Amino acid sequence: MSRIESTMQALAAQGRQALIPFVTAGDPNPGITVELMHALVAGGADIIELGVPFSDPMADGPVIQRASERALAHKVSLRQVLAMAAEFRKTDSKTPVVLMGYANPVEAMGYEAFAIAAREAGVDGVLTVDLPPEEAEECAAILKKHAIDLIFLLAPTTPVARLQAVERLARGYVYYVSLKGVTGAAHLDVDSVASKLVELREHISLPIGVGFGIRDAESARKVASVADAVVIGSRLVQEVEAGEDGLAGRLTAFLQGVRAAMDTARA
Ligand SMILES: O=P(O)(O)OC[C@@H](O)[C@@H](O)c1c[nH]c2ccccc12
Repeated sequence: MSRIESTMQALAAQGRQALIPFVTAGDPNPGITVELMHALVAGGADIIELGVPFSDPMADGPVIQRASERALAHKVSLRQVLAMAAEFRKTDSKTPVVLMGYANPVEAMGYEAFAIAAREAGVDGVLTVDLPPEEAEECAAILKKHAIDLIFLLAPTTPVARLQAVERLARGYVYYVSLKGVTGAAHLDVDSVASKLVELREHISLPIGVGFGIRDAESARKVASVADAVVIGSRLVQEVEAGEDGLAGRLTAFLQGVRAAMDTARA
């Protein structure tokens, strides 16, 4: 069983939902990322989404775009992100790490070489925003061979045929994007997410995480009452943007508040 699967199963057995924070690797500099990852775990993260900086992040809003720019100013490459994951893994053997990014850097390395390097680094899953399931057969087969889970995004507009393709290829969990648009949205309609998840669950048997627009304990609590996992990105990246002073502690404290709210959701 993969580290992601066993994490999701253990949470489900306790009636809890996964907290999945996102930060961009190398933001604001490469030296701080591993420390920040541990800070996320200290705050209650169950899985870490580690963003691979990319020059043309079309699904990202301005906050995460700037994070990519800061990391790229330090020339952070996919290889370096893998090295950060490996460094994190030296002292945390438990928390799954998902690389979150765009297909181009992975394709440039080659699926097989990437899968081997990712596995060696202790990476558990990968989500490439711009690799639709119709084009993912080869990638999925290679990642599966190397025990890396391939995670897919679903949107409010995803047609049923694509859901069936995702059901066939996805592993670990599936990520439902709560709204049309880019990361960092200001609002979130939990009722429409709730009814959409009922529909999605007719086709998808894996746990379903929800992200886009979750920015505080209250919105996380609401989403946790209907989904299997809660993804928070831009709000954390804003904290990074606010400066390095006390940053690790601020990330931990913020997530602790979110975690506490999520754990009351089931009461
Ligand atoms: O930033 P938000 O609104 O909290 O949403 C999570 C999101 O940032 C993270 O999962 C993510 C970062 N880059 C992405 C690109 C596509 C989909 C999702 C993502």
